[in-house]
Amino acid sequence: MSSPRSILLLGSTGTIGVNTLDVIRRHPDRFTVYGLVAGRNVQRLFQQAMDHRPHVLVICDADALAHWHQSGLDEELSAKLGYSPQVGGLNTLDALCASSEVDTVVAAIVGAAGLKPTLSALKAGKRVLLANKESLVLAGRFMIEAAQQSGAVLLPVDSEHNAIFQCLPADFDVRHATSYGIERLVLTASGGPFRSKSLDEIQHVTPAQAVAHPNWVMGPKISVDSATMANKGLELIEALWMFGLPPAQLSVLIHPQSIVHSLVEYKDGSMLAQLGCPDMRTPIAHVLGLPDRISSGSARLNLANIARLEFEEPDLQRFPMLGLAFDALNKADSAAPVFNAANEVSVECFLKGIIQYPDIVRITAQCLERFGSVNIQSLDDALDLDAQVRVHARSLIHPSTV
Ligand SMILES: NC(=O)C1=CN([C@@H]2O[C@H](COP(=O)(O)OP(=O)(O)OC[C@H]3O[C@@H](n4cnc5c(N)ncnc54)[C@H](OP(=O)(O)O)[C@@H]3O)[C@@H](O)[C@H]2O)C=CC1
Ligand SMILES: CC(=O)[C@@H](O)[C@H](O)COP(=O)(O)O
Ligand SMILES: [Mn+2]
Repeated sequence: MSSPRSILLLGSTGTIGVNTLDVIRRHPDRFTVYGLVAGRNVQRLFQQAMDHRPHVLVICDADALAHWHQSGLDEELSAKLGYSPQVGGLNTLDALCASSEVDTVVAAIVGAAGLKPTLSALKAGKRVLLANKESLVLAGRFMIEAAQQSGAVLLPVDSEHNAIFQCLPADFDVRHATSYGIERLVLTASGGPFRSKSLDEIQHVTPAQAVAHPNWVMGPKISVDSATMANKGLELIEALWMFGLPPAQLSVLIHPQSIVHSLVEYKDGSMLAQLGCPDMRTPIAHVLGLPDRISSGSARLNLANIARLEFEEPDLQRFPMLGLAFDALNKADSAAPVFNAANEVSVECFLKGIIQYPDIVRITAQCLERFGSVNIQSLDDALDLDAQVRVHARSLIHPSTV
């Protein structure tokens, strides 16, 4: 076997980060952890550093970094490891993503905060395993261009996109997406915790109810996105950029069991699907191990025990965020960043108890109405739009702050 791949893990302290380290731990001959990047969870980061012995740690949150230094964690970690890892802040992150010591970057920071480091890795020609779907929704054109210019390889971690990737021809190239006889891509969706609640009940759900996903254990933001189905909307836009097919060839199908992770329908009538237990270690192991198949720790799927797989069309009255996303898909450069930013602000405020669940769609719709047709020519335009939408969304929540 060739020398181990050197991994930089962005968002190591999150759900995807923890699952990635679990897979890596099973294959010490294949992978070494060069760097771990956290937001503010220094306790978990410290333990991960003990377990995986990285060369570099980044703590993006300035207060958390100051706390790390002030509480003597540098000295404590060095004493325990027998060497001193570099510990830096957000200002060190872009250079780290481009470092020649790094072979593979796992992009698992949540939200638009993941864009800059992921883009740095793509510009530097790294192998990028992408969980952070929001970065593609905000700046998909510029990420794909960066990858094509540098020769970076962009591989999907998101379970649906990973499933589609596994069902595409081995020589699939996004630049020639329409030449493979693909009829459409079908993204499956669980329907989240509110699939069967009455429309009246849904008006009054709490953050605790919204994060209680029926099948997946995930961070709070994506869990709320699954409840509203904004997650599937973000995934439609993610698929548009990642697989290069037009909006009319992208569809969503509710599948409450989350066993069929997505499908590719071909012109001859064949539908290819990837199945597995709902465990993110499977897609993570798939892209980490490529071209080899490696063990992930996931349980085996027992179809006889499962017995029934169900499918239904999504109801856009129940899931209006999905309807907004389908509209945004047709204006992916301009409306998709608005959808993403408004959703991020609204979900953050919903989780903090500042707004109610129905306000998420109200605020997103109002932002799309105001900003959904802005002309985007450059990455700076997209970032400006993202910033403006956040200010506007907050003004709709706290009118007195503007
Ligand atoms: N969880 C899942 O199964 C799936 C997740 N994804 C995508 O993967 C991404 C991560 O999701 P998930 O792991 O669930 O999220 P979590 O909330 O569990 O973890 C988020 C991670 O991002 C870090 N982070 C948050 N804000 C910042 C910031 N401003 N700067 C730097 N780091 C930051 C957090 O650090 P800290 O905790 O230290 O503050 C943490 O490491 C999301 O984009 C999500 O959509 C995609 C498919 C499946
Ligand atoms: C695990 C994963 O990829 C999530 O994005 C998942 O798809 C969320 O479940 P929903 O299908 O409910 O959005
Ligand atoms: Mn997904």
